Amino acid sequence: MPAHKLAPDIPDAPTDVLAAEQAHLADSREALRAMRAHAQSLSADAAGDWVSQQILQGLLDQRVAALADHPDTPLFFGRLDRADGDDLPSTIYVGRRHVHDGTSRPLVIDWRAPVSRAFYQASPAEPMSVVRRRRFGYHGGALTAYEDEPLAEGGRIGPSRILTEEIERPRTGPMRDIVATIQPDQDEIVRSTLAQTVCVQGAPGTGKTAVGLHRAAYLLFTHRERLARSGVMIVGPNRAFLSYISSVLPALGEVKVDQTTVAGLLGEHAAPEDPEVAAVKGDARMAKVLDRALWLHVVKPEEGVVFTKGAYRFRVADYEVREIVASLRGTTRYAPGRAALAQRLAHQVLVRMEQRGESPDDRVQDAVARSKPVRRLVDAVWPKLTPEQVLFRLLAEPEFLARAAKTDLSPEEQERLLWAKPYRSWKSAKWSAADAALLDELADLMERTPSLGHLVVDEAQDLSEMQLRALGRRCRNGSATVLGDLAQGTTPWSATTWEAVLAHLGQEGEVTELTLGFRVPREVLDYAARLLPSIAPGLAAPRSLRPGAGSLTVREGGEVLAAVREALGREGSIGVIAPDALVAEVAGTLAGDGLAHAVLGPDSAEEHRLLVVPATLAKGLEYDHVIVVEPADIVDAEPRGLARLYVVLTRAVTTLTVVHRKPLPAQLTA
Ligand SMILES: Nc1ncnc2c1ncn2[C@@H]1O[C@H](COP(=O)(O)OP(=O)(O)OP(=O)(O)O)[C@@H](O)[C@H]1O
Repeated sequence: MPAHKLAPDIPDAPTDVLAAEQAHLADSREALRAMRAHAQSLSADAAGDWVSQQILQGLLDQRVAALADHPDTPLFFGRLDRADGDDLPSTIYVGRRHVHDGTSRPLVIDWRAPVSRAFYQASPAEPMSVVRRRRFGYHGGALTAYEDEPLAEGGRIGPSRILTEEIERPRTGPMRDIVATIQPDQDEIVRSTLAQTVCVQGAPGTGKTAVGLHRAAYLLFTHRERLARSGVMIVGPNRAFLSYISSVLPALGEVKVDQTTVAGLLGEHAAPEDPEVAAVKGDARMAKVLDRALWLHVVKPEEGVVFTKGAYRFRVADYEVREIVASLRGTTRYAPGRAALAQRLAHQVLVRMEQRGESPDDRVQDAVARSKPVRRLVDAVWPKLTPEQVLFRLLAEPEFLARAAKTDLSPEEQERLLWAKPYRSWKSAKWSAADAALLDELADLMERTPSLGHLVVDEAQDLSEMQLRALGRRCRNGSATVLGDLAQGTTPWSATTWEAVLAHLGQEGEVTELTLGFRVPREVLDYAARLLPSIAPGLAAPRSLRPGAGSLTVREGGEVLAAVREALGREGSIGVIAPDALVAEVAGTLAGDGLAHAVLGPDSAEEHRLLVVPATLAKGLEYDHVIVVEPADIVDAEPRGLARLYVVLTRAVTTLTVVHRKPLPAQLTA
């Protein structure tokens, strides 16, 4: 058991140690203030011209903002005392950022620096030159406790109370960072190299989301310049989830990371669609169909070009045009191919001009490429197209679909794809979420999609193959962190293996597993795990760090109101998770009883202690007290309803109350 000292309540706390650490905190704060004052005193006037001045001023402002001290956020949370033997300092304080004094002596070292790694990884078996690790406990911004772990030979370390207190702390508001308590297996993932794509399978509450966000912060610190150019992006399941995680990266000093949803990335199309149709549209076989559909628009040229200049006519014969088109097909994307066709035709005209003794230059070639006869031919042979035009034809014209699908889709699948009632034109078409991925694939066949430096994809098990391809395009010159849980797959096209997910993403990567839960009490997790044999038979039952005896209550015929009132008597957030169809009724019941609450919507960043949450929006979120209403209805509402129930049952941090009138699903009572 580590030494754990709390002052002033514990009489034997050596307050001199605590006082010395508090003094170091005060010194570090003072030094940070001085660093900020210095940054504020720098002037952008030194820059030569006005534009450079503006750019420099922007950078200086950013630096000043980054050096702000947030009194409630601990400046450091750990200390390493190191054995001599290298030229590193013998004492290191690990915190959220570097702080140094006037002589450049480091007072606090960023948690992401290589030397800080030992704070997360050192153990008596492998002390990494550390003789003692000290963890600090804070109350508000005040340093109130410390805990020592001896790592020198023969040292024994037990469970950390500071970690336990951290994970037991009631949840209020948005997700917090876990920088002070990252666990060794999580740290391995956080610090894996930029070139490496990692895929993390993890049971509910094992910290996948937290790890993904910390990895983004780590990579930005380690490859600042490169990633500032290419960019890092976080992709999550919906806006409610994004707003829940939105403060983590800013708390780690990283404000320039885009956080978005697949819809935010591919287009907010949401026309309702039969899941069976969406499943065909999401299948990777569609990639071939779209490729053919696009290139079917390039037709065999039957005519040549005649370009008239003054009294002369320059002719490119039909067979020459055919040769040019044939040589371009398959070697270029669609849009540059079109431009190249015009240029190649113009070049042939120029060759004829030269044969006549003229000496035309590049400008003439451009003018010929833009001339009417060339444009007319290009439009006829290699027409200008948008993704919407191509997809419209595919979903509206059975013969065109059949030509594009060949044997890749069965006649039944083709039948399913066609709109039952076609729209009048591509302009009036209403696209679905699955269409968005198809449009994106077509857009990439036309023009290359730029790649980011790194992509973090959360809840990746729910993405269709075509959506994964779309995300893969956005990291094809970079790498990815892929996070998810096969047991929480709730879409009809949910992944069954991570290898397949990586293949569709176009990334080679290792699959690792996080197995220890930090959220859900053991009793609740064991209860939810009864569903696992039915939804993901290959996965081992999850383990929880938190015993949580008495955390589970199942009430047949129970009242939601009574459960809510009970929860209101305790500390922390409350989520009443109901089948989507019952949300209004549940909210009405609460309102009828005068209980202030909010209803979580797909786009809402509702912050309220008492929230009514539709079951389909609960993924990724957590509440201290969860009340699950009518599990049987949650299961019956969708094809993968049991997986949805598993998600819903695993949102609780402290207590889970299940209230039901209908019989519980058999898998839960078995
Ligand atoms: N090392 C840690 N120290 C303290 N808290 C942690 C740690 N790891 C995870 N947590 C906490 O556990 C909770 C669950 O983490 P997170 O949401 O990242 O899990 P997840 O694996 O993404 O869960 P789910 O699959 O259910 O979405 C969060 O409150 C997170 O802050």
